[in-house]
Amino acid sequence: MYDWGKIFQEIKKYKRELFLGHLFAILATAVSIPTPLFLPLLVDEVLLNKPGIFVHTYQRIFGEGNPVTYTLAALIIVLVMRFLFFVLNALQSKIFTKISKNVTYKIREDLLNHIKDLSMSEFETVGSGGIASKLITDVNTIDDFIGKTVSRFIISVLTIIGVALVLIMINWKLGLLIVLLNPVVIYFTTVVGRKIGKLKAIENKAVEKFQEKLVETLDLFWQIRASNREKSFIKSVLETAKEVKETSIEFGWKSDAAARLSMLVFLSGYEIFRAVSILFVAYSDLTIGLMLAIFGYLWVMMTPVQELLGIQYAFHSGDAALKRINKIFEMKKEPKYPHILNSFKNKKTCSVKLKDVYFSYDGKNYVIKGVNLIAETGKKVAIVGASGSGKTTLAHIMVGFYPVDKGDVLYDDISVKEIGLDVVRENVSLVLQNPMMFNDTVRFNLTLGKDIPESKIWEALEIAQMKDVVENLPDKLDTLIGKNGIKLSGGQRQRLAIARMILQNPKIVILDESTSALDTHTEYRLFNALQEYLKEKTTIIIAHRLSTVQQADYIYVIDRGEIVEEGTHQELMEKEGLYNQFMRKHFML
Ligand SMILES: Nc1ncnc2c1ncn2[C@@H]1O[C@H](COP(=O)(O)OP(=O)(O)OP(=O)(O)O)[C@@H](O)[C@H]1O
Repeated sequence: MYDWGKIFQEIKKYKRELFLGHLFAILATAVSIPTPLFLPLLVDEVLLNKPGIFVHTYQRIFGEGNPVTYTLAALIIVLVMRFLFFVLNALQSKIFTKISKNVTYKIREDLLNHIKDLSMSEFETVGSGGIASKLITDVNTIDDFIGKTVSRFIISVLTIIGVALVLIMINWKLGLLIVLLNPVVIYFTTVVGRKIGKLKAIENKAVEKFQEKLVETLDLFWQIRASNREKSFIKSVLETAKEVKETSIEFGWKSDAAARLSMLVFLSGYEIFRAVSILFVAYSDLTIGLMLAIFGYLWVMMTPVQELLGIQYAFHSGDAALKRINKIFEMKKEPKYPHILNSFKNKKTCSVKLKDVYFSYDGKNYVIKGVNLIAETGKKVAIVGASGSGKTTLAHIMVGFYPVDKGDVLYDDISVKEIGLDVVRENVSLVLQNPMMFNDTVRFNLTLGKDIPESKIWEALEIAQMKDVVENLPDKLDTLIGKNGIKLSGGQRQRLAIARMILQNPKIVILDESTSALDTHTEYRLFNALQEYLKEKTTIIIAHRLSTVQQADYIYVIDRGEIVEEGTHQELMEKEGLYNQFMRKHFML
């Protein structure tokens, strides 16, 4: 979880940069504060003919001068100081920008690392658009605050303090007045700023809804078009866009008005101050030159005050955004099991066992009820059952997508809790019915970025009965397959997923209706070719074709989350139970 303390700790890690940045900031303030004094001094010393510190210093160094040389000297000094101010400011801004961007990068990195380990059940409940909006919009809102604060806060405070000190030196009564005026403005903005922060949170929430709806609509555009529902979907995206518009208008004008209102309070003070200064010239010993210098200083004070006001608003917005990104950190991670034993090490394959497994998606209704299942080492085990009986859920449980509520999953009699889920997934490959594809090349979809020799890729494609298809693609392995592999047929995608599994070279294979889209002939050839590859691997097949089921060494029949029958094809057919019925119904035996 992130709070401002943690962010501050992150910022503190950049000690060297912080030191240099502040050094430049202090130097910049030091050169900027005396700047407004020089030219107004000439009003008294040159125009009103009352030589003072400036003219005397000039005469000591350069000898007698005239109004032109005095003015020129003051002008050159002021221009040099302004230039120095610019350079120092640019340097400190470079350093502080780097710090703030590094800190927000770290927040994004931590968020992504948390997402990497999210439990699947949590993952299913959030839309990718919602997560994306937190990673983009909310982190940007925080970045805006950090960027403003680390670079401007110190320099603004220093400038205000410096100017206040100079004003006190010029005339302590006027100086004190300005020192007292500032906290009033700052207090006023704190109160308004909180309300503005809330508006920012509402705006970011609306952006999240919009992004979620938009991403889903774009992702499912095919389905939407096929159902001829574009109009209504775009309308509902537009509704969320409208909400963004409305909340943005609300935040936009109110935050702007609030900033201007704060400025108005400041400017009112400024005008009162100027009026009082004129009275000071009229009724006390304040000179016109010093009065002009004071006016100049008030002007200098304007920028840091404005910046502090901006920081206040950015803080409240950032605070609201921080609460929103913490919602991601609040999401449960999948359990992290230690790597105590490794069932797969130095073995070609191993057995799989589900021991009295109970599982529910919602914590209430068991979808899997007391399942005991064994796939002995090197054997082919089939799971059959009606749609919705829990076959896919079992496959997901085996690779640890969902932790079981009761019971255990074991590989060679070692619990996954002692093996570690990452080790299990490294060695057990699950091929889905609807495999996910990346909008990338055939090669990338097979290797997922791993460096695999081309010959191996072709070998895998040959086993998967995909070699001919890929050879005929315009760029062969480098052909782009479109979003979620849209340019390939369902059966081609399934075969690509099988080739991907072969390249992963797992020790155990789980096929979840992975060939459902293939014609019987291609499927037959595929299983023949796979037979050799799977010969020494324990294989679990969630099958829908008689030929595949028949080939299995052992069969489990699942009904409403329970194993109701088990045995070989022969045994089960003879039993004339559910399996027999199922086979007759499905395959018209
Ligand atoms: N992610 C999920 N969240 C909540 N419930 C789920 C989830 N996935 C599946 N279910 C429910 O669990 C039950 C078993 O589903 P499962 O996908 O395991 O069945 P299946 O036997 O593989 O079905 P099919 O043959 O149609 O693929 C179903 O009632 C389904 O509604």
